[in-house]
Amino acid sequence: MGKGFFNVPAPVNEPVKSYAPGTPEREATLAAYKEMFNNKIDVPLYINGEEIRTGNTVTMTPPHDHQHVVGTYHNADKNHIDTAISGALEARTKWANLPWEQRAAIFLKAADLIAGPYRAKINAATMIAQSKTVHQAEIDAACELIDFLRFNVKYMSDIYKEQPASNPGVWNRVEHRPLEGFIYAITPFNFTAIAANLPASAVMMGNVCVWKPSDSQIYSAKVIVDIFKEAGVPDGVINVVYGDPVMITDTVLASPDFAGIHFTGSTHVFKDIWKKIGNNIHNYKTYPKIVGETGGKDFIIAHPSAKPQQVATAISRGAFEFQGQKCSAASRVYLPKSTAAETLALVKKDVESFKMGSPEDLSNFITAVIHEGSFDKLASYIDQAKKDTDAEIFVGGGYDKSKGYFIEPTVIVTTDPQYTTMHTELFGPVVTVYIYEDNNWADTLKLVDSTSEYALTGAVFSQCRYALDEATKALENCAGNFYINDKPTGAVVGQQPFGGARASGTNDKAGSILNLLRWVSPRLIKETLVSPEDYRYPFLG
Ligand SMILES: NC(=O)c1ccc[n+]([C@@H]2O[C@H](COP(=O)([O-])OP(=O)(O)OC[C@H]3O[C@@H](n4cnc5c(N)ncnc54)[C@H](O)[C@@H]3O)[C@@H](O)[C@H]2O)c1
Ligand SMILES: N[C@@H](CCC=O)C(=O)O
Repeated sequence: MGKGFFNVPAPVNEPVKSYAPGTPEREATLAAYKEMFNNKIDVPLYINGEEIRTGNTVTMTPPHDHQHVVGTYHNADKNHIDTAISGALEARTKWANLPWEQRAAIFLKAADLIAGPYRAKINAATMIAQSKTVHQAEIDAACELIDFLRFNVKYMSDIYKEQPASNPGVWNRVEHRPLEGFIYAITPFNFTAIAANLPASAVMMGNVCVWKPSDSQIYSAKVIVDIFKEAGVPDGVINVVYGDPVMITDTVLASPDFAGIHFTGSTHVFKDIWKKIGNNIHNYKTYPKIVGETGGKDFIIAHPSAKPQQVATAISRGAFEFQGQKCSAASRVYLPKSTAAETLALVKKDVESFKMGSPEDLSNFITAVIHEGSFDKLASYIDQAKKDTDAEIFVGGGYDKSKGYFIEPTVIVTTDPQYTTMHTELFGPVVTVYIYEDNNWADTLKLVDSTSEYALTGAVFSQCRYALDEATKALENCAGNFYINDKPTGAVVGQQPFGGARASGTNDKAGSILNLLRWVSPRLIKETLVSPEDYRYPFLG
C-alpha cells in the first residue's frame, strides 16, 4: 500500500463502436487487417521476459483462408515449461510485494492502450486468427477485454477495502495475499478477452502465472503480450508457452508450487485436469484453487404466448453469431406447436439473408469455423441428421472447406427431444429445434432441465408473467446465466457476470469480485493494543 487509501476510477462499460461506412474505426481496422494479413509474424515463447525461439515451429493460418500463412509460432519442450515455472517463481517476490495501486495502474494502462492505440490491431488480429466479424471482434477483443481490466481493478480495490470489525483494545485487519506458488492459465480459442483475462485477473491480485493460450488463438495472443508489456507487466510475471497441451499441463501439475488453475475450454479437458490435480494432491505445498468455465448446451424455450418475431431474432443471433462458437450460443430450442411454423419461417428468412465469407468483407454476418477438426465434426453431425428419420434439416446443411472452413448456418428440427444434437455440444452454427404440444409446457420445462449435463446459459420467452415465474423456478439449476425475453448470449462485464454450473464449470463468474476472490488467500492479523497480564476472568477475582 502506498501512502494513502486510493479510490480507483469508477469503471463504465466501454462503448461499442459502430464500424459504419466512413467511420475512422472502420478505416483503421481494415487498414490494420490488410497490413497484418500480408506480413508474416514469428511468435516466440515469452519466458522470464525473454523471447525464446525453439525452432520447432508451426504455421498460423486464418480459418477463412487456410492456405494463407500469417506467421509461425514456436513450440516449447518440457525444459521450457520448467524454466517458465522457475521464472514465475523468481518474479513472485517483487511482484507480490508491489503496492496494489501500482499493479492497478498497469492494468488500467493496458485497458487504455486497447481502447486507443491498440484497438484496431487487436480487433484485426482477432478477425484474422479466429475469423470474427468486425462487430464480434469489437465486442470481444476491445470492449469485453477493456471492461474485464477496468472492472477487475475496481473489484480488487473493493476486496482490499473489506475489513473486519475490531472490539475496543484490538485492531483486526485482513491482508489478501496472492496464492503461495504460481497460477496456470489455460485459455480457449474463442474469446481474445477470455485469453487475456484468465492470466490477468490472477496476476492483478499479485500472483505470477504460466499461460498456455489455445493454438488457434496464438496470433491474437501475441497482441495481448505486446499490450501487457507496454503497460508495464514485469518480466516473469506472465510466462507464455505453447505446444503439446498434455505435456505442458503434466509438467505444470507436477510442480509442488502449483497453486491454482484458471481454465476455460471444454468440459472433458477440465475434468481430466481436475483428476490429475487430485492424483498429485500429496505433492503440493497448498491446496490448489481450481477454477474452470467449460461447455454448454444452451437453450431457448418459447411459451405459447411468446412473440414469434422476438423468438426468431433470438435464435438467429443467439445461435449463429460468431458461427455459434460461443459457449453461450443457443443450440437447442423448444417451440410450442401453435407458433412453431411461424417462428421457423422467420428464422429461415433470416438465415437465407445471412452473407457468409471472409471477415474482411464487413457485410458478411457468418465467417468460417475455427479449424478443420471442428469443420469435420460439424459436417458429420449434419450428414447424420440428413440420414436420421427423426431429424430433418430445415435450413442450411451445406459446407465447404476448399478455401476456408465454412459451414452453413443450419437448423435441424427433430421429433425426438433426446436426439443427439439436443444434448451434445457441437460448438458451431447448428441449432436443433424440438416442437412441443402447447399444453405440455410444465413437462417441457422438466425436459429442458434434464436433457443436458450442462448448465451454462438459457433463455425463456413469454408474454405471460405466470409462465415466466414458473420457468424461472423450474430452470433454477440449469443455467448460470438465465435470460428472460432475450437471447442467451452477450453477457456484459459488470452487468451479467458470466459462468455456469453442473458440467459447465465452477461458476466463479468471470469479470466479478467472486472470481478475483479465488486468487487470494486472506491472512487475518489480530493485534492486541495493550496485552493482558493476568490470566483470571474478571469474575474469578
Ligand atoms: N463457460 C465459459 O465461460 C466458456 C467460455 C469460452 C469457451 N468455453 C468452452 O470452450 C470450448 C471451446 O474452446 P476450445 O475449443 O479452445 O476448447 P479446448 O478444450 O479444446 O481447449 C481449451 C484449452 O485447453 C487446451 N487443451 C486441450 N486439450 C488439453 C489437454 N488434454 N490437457 C490440457 N489442456 C488441453 C487447449 O490447448 C486450449 O488452450 C467449448 O467447450 C466452450 O463451451 C467455455
Ligand atoms: N461472454 C460470452 C460467452 C463467453 C463464452 O464463449 C457471452 O455471454 O456470450
